[in-house]
Amino acid sequence: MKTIDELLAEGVAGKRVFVRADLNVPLEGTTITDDGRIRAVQPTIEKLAAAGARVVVASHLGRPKGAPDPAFSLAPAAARLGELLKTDVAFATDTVGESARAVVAGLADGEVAVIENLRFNAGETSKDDAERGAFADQLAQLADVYVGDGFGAVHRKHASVFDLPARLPHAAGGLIATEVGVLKKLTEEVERPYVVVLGGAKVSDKLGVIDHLLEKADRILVGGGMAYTFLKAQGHEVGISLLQEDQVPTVLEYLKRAKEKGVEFVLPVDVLVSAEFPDLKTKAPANPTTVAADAIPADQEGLDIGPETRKLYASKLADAATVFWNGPMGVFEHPDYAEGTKAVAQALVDSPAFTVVGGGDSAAAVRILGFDENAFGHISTGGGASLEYLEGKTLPGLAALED
Ligand SMILES: Nc1ncnc2c1ncn2[C@@H]1O[C@H](COP(=O)(O)OP(=O)(O)O)[C@@H](O)[C@H]1O
Ligand SMILES: O=C(OP(=O)(O)O)[C@H](O)COP(=O)(O)O
Repeated sequence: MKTIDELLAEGVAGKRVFVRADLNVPLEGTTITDDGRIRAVQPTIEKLAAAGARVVVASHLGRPKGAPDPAFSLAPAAARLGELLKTDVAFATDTVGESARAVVAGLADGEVAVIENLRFNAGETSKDDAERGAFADQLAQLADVYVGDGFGAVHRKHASVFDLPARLPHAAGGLIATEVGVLKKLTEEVERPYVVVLGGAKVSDKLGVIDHLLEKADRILVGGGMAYTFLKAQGHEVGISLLQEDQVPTVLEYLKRAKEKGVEFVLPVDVLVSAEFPDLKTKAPANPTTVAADAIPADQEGLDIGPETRKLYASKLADAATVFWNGPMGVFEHPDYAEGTKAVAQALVDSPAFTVVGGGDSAAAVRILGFDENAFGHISTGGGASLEYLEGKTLPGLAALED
């Protein structure tokens, strides 16, 4: 893989450099609640601009359905990037259309532009190679060189991640180099006990990683939206909680294999429930009830781990030598459901273990809840990406950057 420094040594002055970043930041309306992912790619953009490149920054944000949707505009991220860079950042209101072509053509050496959300175009995420390729061809017209630095998306076989680097001279950005450097250590011999904490909402995406973790981890703690498929598999009522019903047989198999292999699976013993998902805008009091994990009312959903589970998980993390954590324990964006995530973060801070926190929301949660970033061994910008890297899978966005 060519490094950014090697690319700079070859000279980028006057060249249009496409930086595939992951600016998928958490938003409340148009307010960015955590800019960690923007700050993470900032050094790469700064280096390129300082070397006289015309920098075209691209990213997805959220999961729009292949067409423009103002709720998922990258405009707030572009504005924040400008503030961080302390310079004007031009913004194209489309991705490969008239606006993008004009904005890129208008860049002077050392200037930076952001183009609109890649996922406003169906070709970006298409499973059809030709459709993705056609979109990558359009993106390729905007640039002379490609720099891959969107670590959080390298596990996606998407046009801007996988197909575009095949069409342009390419290099890996500094963020990808750092992420891979740290995560590689967890694929080698780790200090034990190795405890993995899984939560969050992307249940179907992330359940599969457990297959691999059963070969590697000593203990797996499950919380967040991930927990309810396990509770269901154990025969409990989960009400209207997040559930991946079709995965129940797989989860049962995981629980069986864990027993055979001596891997300790730890599930919530109590949860906070409510009949309604909380209002994340007003943060109006949610007044949840605490119930035993096997007593979730049929008309309610689990939105955080309960107080007994918080204590249990802290104790299960206390003797760890290595910890990997992806996925908040609850809907931490609302204060009534933030305690579970806080308890796990605090347990990691208190632990002498090598701790890695991965994921857009997990990393944001740690900062939003007031923890010092430096109290963790590494905070990865990618959740799904880091999990798949740990699995040893070939990640499309890394494979595409190989020479
Ligand atoms: N019990 C739950 N029910 C619904 N959503 C949940 C629950 N627990 C956590 N979440 C949500 O999970 C989201 C983060 O999930 P995910 O994207 O998988 O994590 P990451 O970005 O760290 O990889 C948060 O927005 C949080 O509100
Ligand atoms: O937020 C992301 O992943 P993460 O929640 O696993 O950290 C990335 O931006 C990838 O987004 P995607 O899961 O919609 O492809």
